[in-house]
Amino acid sequence: MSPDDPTPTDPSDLAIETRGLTKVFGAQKAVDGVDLAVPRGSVFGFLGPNGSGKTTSIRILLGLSAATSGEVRVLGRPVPEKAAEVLPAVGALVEGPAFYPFLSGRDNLRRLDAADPTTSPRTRRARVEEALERVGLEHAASKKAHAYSLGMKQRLGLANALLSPRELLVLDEPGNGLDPQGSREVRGLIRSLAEAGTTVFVSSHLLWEVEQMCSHVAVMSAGRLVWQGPLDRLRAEGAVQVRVRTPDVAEAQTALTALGLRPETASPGLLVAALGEDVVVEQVVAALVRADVRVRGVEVSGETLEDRYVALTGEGFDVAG
Ligand SMILES: Nc1ncnc2c1ncn2[C@@H]1O[C@H](COP(=O)(O)OP(=O)(O)OP(=O)(O)O)[C@@H](O)[C@H]1O
Repeated sequence: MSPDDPTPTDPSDLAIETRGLTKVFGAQKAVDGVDLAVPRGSVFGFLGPNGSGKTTSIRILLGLSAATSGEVRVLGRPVPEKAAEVLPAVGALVEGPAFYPFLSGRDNLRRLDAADPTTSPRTRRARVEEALERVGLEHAASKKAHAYSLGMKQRLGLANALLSPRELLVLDEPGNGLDPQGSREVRGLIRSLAEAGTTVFVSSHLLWEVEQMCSHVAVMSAGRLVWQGPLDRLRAEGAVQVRVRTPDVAEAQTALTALGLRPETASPGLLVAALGEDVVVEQVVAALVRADVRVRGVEVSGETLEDRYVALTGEGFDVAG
């Protein structure tokens, strides 16, 4: 295999990998045989309805809770065995971050930074100010934490995760408690961190939120992993038909047939073809361009991403167990 041709399942390309991850509470399997594969460099959305097992899985990834069975590797090393080595490279925001209520946001961060033996006291002040600024909390930094709104606490939790440069960020519902403007800012922040090379594993129960910031997604339902892969593939799987408007019908027909599709002329200048599992719309457009077909329009019809998500999770208004 050439270096230009890495196998996507190569373990060294994975920031998080689990095999058969299971957590049982009493008679309930909160997490049931989950095999996660989170590629390095991805913004990976961990999506699922309330109670589907996201927080439980995240707590295990961070060594905060023990799995009943299964294996976990974070940044290539086994957790919890090597947690002490791995966790300094991992920034985390988990449900309800605990802060000292009578300290200011800034002083809380300074304490948390001081508790990390890998950080330098000399640069602490600058690091704390930078983290506060990145999450838009610089003006509220002197306020006592008990006076913070849920959204402000969430931002402070995120600032804590950003105190040091991290290879991996694990964020449990970072949009919780934020107003629309705040959650937009957090999505922008996550995208910019990812552009700078950090892998971000982020849970959410909101499809539209995942859609706006993630490159990859894993879908959980009642403790089970029901789908994972690039978000574009999830979207493409729901696409069932492509409609191409072109004056070059014959050439377009040849190009689509070469892809293995069976295009039909629906009306003059309009070709329609069913998309198979192996052919996605991007390939159709690329083939038409390669064949110098003049394209006036391409439409895809079929399930929306939301239809796919509901089909996978069977989500109604019920909350799992
Ligand atoms: N400590 C616990 N003891 C008993 N049951 C638990 C415990 N923690 C979680 N559960 C149960 O495990 C299941 C999965 O919960 P979990 O919090 O992981 O889901 P989630 O997907 O993170 O949901 P949410 O989006 O509501 O946070 C739920 O049915 C929950 O009631």
